[in-house]
Order: sequence, then structure tokens, then C-alpha cells
Amino acid sequence: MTGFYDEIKASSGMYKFYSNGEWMESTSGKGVSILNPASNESVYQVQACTQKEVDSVFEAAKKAQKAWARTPLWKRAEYLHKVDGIMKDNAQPMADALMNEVAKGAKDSLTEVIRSGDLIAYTAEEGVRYLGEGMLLNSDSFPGQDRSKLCMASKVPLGVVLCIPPFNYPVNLAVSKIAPALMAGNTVVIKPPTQGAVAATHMVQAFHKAGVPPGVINLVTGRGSEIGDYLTTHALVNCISFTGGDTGLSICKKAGMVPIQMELGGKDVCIVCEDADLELTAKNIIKGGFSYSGQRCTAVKLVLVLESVADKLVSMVSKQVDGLSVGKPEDNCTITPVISKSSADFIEGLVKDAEAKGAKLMQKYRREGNLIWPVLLDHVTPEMRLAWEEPFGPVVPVVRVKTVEEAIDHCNANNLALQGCVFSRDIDQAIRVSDAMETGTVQINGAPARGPDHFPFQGFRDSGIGSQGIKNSLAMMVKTKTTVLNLKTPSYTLG
Ligand SMILES: NC(=O)c1ccc[n+]([C@@H]2O[C@H](COP(=O)([O-])OP(=O)(O)OC[C@H]3O[C@@H](n4cnc5c(N)ncnc54)[C@H](O)[C@@H]3O)[C@@H](O)[C@H]2O)c1
Repeated sequence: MTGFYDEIKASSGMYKFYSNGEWMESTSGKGVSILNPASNESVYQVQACTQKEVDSVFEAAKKAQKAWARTPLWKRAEYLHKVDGIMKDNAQPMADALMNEVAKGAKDSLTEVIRSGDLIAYTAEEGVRYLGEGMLLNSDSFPGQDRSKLCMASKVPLGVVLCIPPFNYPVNLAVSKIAPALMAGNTVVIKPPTQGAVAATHMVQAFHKAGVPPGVINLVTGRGSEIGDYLTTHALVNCISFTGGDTGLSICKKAGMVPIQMELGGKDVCIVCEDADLELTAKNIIKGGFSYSGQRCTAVKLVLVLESVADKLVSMVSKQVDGLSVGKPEDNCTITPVISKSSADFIEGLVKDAEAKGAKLMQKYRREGNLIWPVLLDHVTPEMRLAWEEPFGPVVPVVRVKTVEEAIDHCNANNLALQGCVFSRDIDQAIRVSDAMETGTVQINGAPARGPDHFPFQGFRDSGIGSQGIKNSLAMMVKTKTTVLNLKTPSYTLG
């Protein structure tokens, strides 16, 4: 009996890439090893695709696009609903891959797959309504015009969309690009992160099994640093949808005349006012700062607390940090090994810098391989790197401020401006602070979060271009086309 995922793997054990409806092995004969963050040992191998293979997937995507755009909207939605069901029915191996590649807790790995299915289904539902709507404009509303021109504005596909997700949500942040792109009549080429590539490969099998036509979805694997530039500057790319870190800034500089969607890094601040509910605040700092070891773009990455309540808050948060579970993703620990040795070294560098400059570590710093025990750092000052840089690890710095304005100024002085949050019992004050914070989203009395996935989601300044969230993502996957009907004589509807 053959299994659902059998064909995505070669007899050598290496995972295949997917081009024009077929699972294939690269002619390079080379693989890219994927290291398990817990052991730093190779756990999977994916194909190191060649530039010629990149060309062929783009050609397949381009060739398939017109026929896909001609497929009725309801039918595209039907395919996506089918993918949702198939993904959920075959979720466990995909979740296992996530656990092995990116050390995400077992339960959270499964949740990512299920949430991704939900996102696909919601996008199909929203897509049939949103994309089905156009606009009719009459010329006589503009000064000096009569009603002899009728303008029909409709939403048309962009063409081939290149989707590049990051390691921390390689399935969810892939489908958040793929589903709106496909609904809008585009075809896609996906380049998953190296760690996360096997989970993404499993995900593509759900599209294959749902009968999505050849060329509509394609997947290439290889090191971003090796084929990344070739992909993003490819002549057949019509849109780049990217989520990741600083790499996005350099992609923006190199990309040509194509729409770009960027969801980049964050330094999400948590402003704690004097009248905040400290129990609620502490709970949210723990959840926001430490879940998935702080490797979330929306993790709380800096607490800015008013001096008068700082001692109490720090003590409450610190007690809960002591109670966090640390260990293996298989055991559903909150704190698991961070993605790589270089990431662990980077985080350690930030902690050591802060310690050397006088920050008070509330927990003893401890590291074994890529596993870093959670640590809260009090008395962090603007001279320390941790006050500004994104650790992407289980490390939360606290800066004590004299006024709310000082906290707002710190927030706005950072080029990273994804999300932030403010805790206050006074809703007028909370709104005032929220309005003054120049970040893409501000949560009032709650931790930063991307979900639910239909909420608009965007970063300001170096944190992004464009707005995602299901409806906004659909809007970014189309361009406007207008058809103007010119009448020989003006015509007016009289009722
Ligand atoms: N704003 C958001 O929605 C959001 C969500 C999740 C993660 N992030 C950010 O992502 C970062 C962590 O993820 P990461 O380490 O995977 O980011 P990264 O920038 O290192 O990698 C992101 C993706 O880019 C690929 N890549 C690398 N070099 C490339 C190149 N030259 N051309 C094209 N692609 C290339 C990688 O293979 C990966 O798929 C953090 O900064 C985090 O804040 C942002």
C-alpha cells in the first residue's frame, strides 16, 4: 500500500522539488541538509535545485497562469476547500516535520497545520465575494463631463507570484501567501526556508492531491543565499511576497518593477502604564515574550515600564519565568532549542552585552547547545543592544521609564515597527498611547499577535510594505483593470 506522502521522497531519502505537477529530483545530484535544532545533526535532505530548474518552474508557472485565471472563481475556491480538508486529514506527518526541523512544540506544530487549513478555507470564502466585486463609475461626476463614459474597474491577477516564508511558520506563512494568490488567479512558485522546507514540501502534496492543475503551484528548494537572488530577480516574477528578517530589505533594493509585499522583523514593545492591571500584564509578557522561545515576529521584545510599578511587575514576571518548561519539542515545552547555533550565539551576544553594561539578569544565564533557558533582564538601558535589536530568542529586556512619553519616544525611535502593546485600565489613556505609537498594530491590554488571520497585519518603516490579513492579502494579489465604454451620446438613467 502506498502512503499519502510517499511520492514526495526519492529512494535516496532526499525530499523532491515540485514542478509542473510532478515531484522531481534535481540534476545537481546535490542535497541541502536540514539540521535538527535540538541535536544540530542532519535530520532531512532537500534538493539543491539548479538555476535551470528555477527557470523551468517559472516557465511552468507562467504557462499555467492563463488557464488558471480562466478557471471560474467558485472552482478555484472549490480546489482550496479541498486542500483544507486534505491538509487536516494528513496533518500529523507535516506537524512532525515542523517539530524536527524548527523545534516547535508537538502541539503547536499540529496547531500550525490546522490553522493553515482554516486560513485556506477562509481565503476561499472571502475570495469569492471580494474578488467577485468590481466597480462601475459614471463620467458625469467629474466637473465638465457628461454621462458618455462608463468605466468598469475589475480586479485581475498579477501573474506569477514568488512566495518566500520564514522558518518560524513555514506552513502558515506559506499558505497566507499561496491561498490569496491562487484565489486571485495567479500561479505560484514557493521557496521555503531551509529549515521548514520539508514541512512545506508536505503541504504542497495537499495541493497536488487536491488536483490543482500542473504548474499552478511549484516548489523549489535550495539555500536562499545561493538561489535567492536568482529567484527574486527572475524575469518571470510578477510579484514577490516575502516574510523574514533583514534579507527582505536587500530584496527590496534588488527587485525590479514588480509589486512587493514585505513582512519583516519586529521589536514589539510593551508599554506598561502606572494604572495597568499588573497580573494581566505579567501573564501577557510571559505568553507574548516566551512562547515558541520568543521566535515570533510578534513576540514581546521589550518591556517599557513606569518606574513606580516596575519592581512589582518585574517580580511577578520573573516568578513566572522560573516556572516555564524548558526542553524538547516532543515534550511540548515552551522553551525549546532555538533554530540554529548562529542564532543562539547571536542571542547570547545580546545578553552578554547587556550584562556587561549593567543589566540585572533575573535568572542565571544558561545554555546547552541551542537550548537557552528563559531570562528576564531588568535595568536595561538605551546604551545596550537589547534595547533596540530583535533577539528572536527566550530573552525579554525591561527598560524602566519615568514617563509614558519616554516609552513612546523609545518605541518610535526604532526602525522596526511591526506591533506593540499598551497596558492601562484607563481606556482614554490607552488609546492616546496607541495612537502615538508609530507601529503597524497596537494591542490594548493584550500581547502582540498576528491572528486571527483575517485581521489586517502590517509593519511600518523597516518592518514591512503592504498589509496582509486575508482580505488585504487578496487585495495585494490583484491589479486594477479598467474598461471604459464610450457612448456616442450621453445616456442617463432616469429611474
Ligand atoms: N512580519 C512578519 O510577519 C514576520 C513573521 C515571521 C517572521 N518574521 C521575521 O523573520 C525573521 C526570522 O525568520 P528567518 O530567520 O527565516 O528570516 P530570513 O530573512 O533569514 O529568511 C527568510 C526567508 O528568506 C530566504 N532567503 C535567504 N536569503 C535569501 C535571498 N538572498 N533571496 C531570497 N530569499 C532568501 C530564506 O531561505 C527564508 O526562506 C525575524 O526577523 C522575524 O521577525 C516576520
